[in-house]
Amino acid sequence: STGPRSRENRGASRIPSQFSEEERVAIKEALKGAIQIPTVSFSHEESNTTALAEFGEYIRKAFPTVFHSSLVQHEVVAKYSHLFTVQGSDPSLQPYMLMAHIDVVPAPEEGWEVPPFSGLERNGFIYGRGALDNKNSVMAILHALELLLIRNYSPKRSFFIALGHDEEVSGSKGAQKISALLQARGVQLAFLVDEGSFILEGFIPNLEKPVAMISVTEKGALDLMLQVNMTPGHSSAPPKETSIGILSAAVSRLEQTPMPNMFGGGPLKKTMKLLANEFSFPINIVLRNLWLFHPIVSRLMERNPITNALVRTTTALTMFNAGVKVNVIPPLAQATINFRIHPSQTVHEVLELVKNTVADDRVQLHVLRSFKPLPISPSDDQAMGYQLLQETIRSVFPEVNIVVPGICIANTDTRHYANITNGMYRFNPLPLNPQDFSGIHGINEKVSIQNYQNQVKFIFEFIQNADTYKEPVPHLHEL
Ligand SMILES: CC/C=C\C/C=C\C/C=C\C/C=C\C/C=C\C/C=C\CCC(=O)O
Ligand SMILES: N[C@@H](Cc1ccccc1)C(=O)O
Ligand SMILES: [Zn+2]
Ligand SMILES: [Zn+2]
Repeated sequence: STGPRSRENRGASRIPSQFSEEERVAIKEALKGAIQIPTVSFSHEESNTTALAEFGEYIRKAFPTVFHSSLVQHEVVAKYSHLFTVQGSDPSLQPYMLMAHIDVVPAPEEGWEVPPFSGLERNGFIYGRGALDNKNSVMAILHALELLLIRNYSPKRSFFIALGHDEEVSGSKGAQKISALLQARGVQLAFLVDEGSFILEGFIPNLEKPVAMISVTEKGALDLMLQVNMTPGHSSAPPKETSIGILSAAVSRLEQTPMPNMFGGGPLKKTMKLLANEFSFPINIVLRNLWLFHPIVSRLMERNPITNALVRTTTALTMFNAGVKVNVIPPLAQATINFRIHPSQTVHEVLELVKNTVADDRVQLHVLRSFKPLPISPSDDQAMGYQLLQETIRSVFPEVNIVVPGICIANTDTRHYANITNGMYRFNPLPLNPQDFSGIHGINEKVSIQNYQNQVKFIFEFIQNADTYKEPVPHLHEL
């Protein structure tokens, strides 16, 4: 049969992803420097703008070839975000976009083996806030482009690099403005690649080989504030129920009543089919026959917090405030709940379920913010973005046997670009184990130097693969 892409036609212009020792050192040192700039987003109102501005200066110095190339147009958007337009030689090819964010979540020093903004190297790892979320991607994208341009590579297909500065607090300043700018210019992307998933190691029991998961959708979100008002008074003669008692019972019911398991629908069916081949008997049979074993598998998925997050809308009680003084009946109690909505559910459905569970009209519900889950991007053999990722994974990570579509359980800047592409892929080309995962937004976030250098290599290869991509020839049915 006719292969989707022909490797013969790559031509002599292909540049091998071999980096000198000097370049490899420069790659890791550049990442350390990036981590040392504390580009923290504290809240919607507060971020370290001094650091964000410094970061802009830093990338100019670290990547002189990118900034001086006549092929690259650089724009600062909303003061601290960056948009690069890399001009391809063939305007008939639809452009794509690589994304990352330069801001990080706060990092109190307690518990860290090294200070979180030191960027220190220990035992082959670079430590610090942003090492995996997401300065690795910011620096790897720019470094790969720098190295390609140094080698006089001139892309055929145009592409954009979008680096947001407020992803950790919603992206409404950075990514949203970049998206508006691209829309005003009439840009439609073939696809985009953002953070959001990894090459997973050790997340699935009994599975030895790493699995590359490309997230083709992303959960929605609902931030809900629950509030109970009561008349204050003297605590010596308390009413039967206080605002605190009523509210805590309501939030406890919500925590004890998980949202329904949605395992049956959505993109995980295909994921399981593909994963089945990786297991031996009897798990392979179970995963291949979900029509029969669906109840067992969906219950197994609930066992740990990460796989549980893949099968349902999650309910996280994150803030709780009440009371003014030890001897005063509290007038007001407030709690905030962060729901992450499964792609098979809507914001409205979640709200209805919440109302049914709370079932107490003394508890007021206030929607602070919500957005719906993202559409499912294609992962079939016509899907250019997915196929390019898969092809590049296969060549750069030969130890990865299998590439599967997945759900991003967190949120990314991707959703701001839903108007300009149907191909939204979230994938960080790095191995991740459960311990690495705990460093993201946690303590001792770190990246292995070897893995980081491979991330640069991946992007270096990916950009070239995007230039040689051949539209798949539709298969003719064999007689
Ligand atoms: C069906 C497959 C079974 C098991 C798969 C196991 C785990 C896969 C799920 C996710 C784990 C990996 C990481 C993704 C989550 C968060 C990090 C990514 C983006 C963060 C966004 C941000 O905070 O900036
Ligand atoms: N990316 C972060 C912050 C965020 C939350 C919700 C929406 C947008 C961004 C998260 O998923 O927690
Ligand atoms: Zn992130
Ligand atoms: Zn984050």
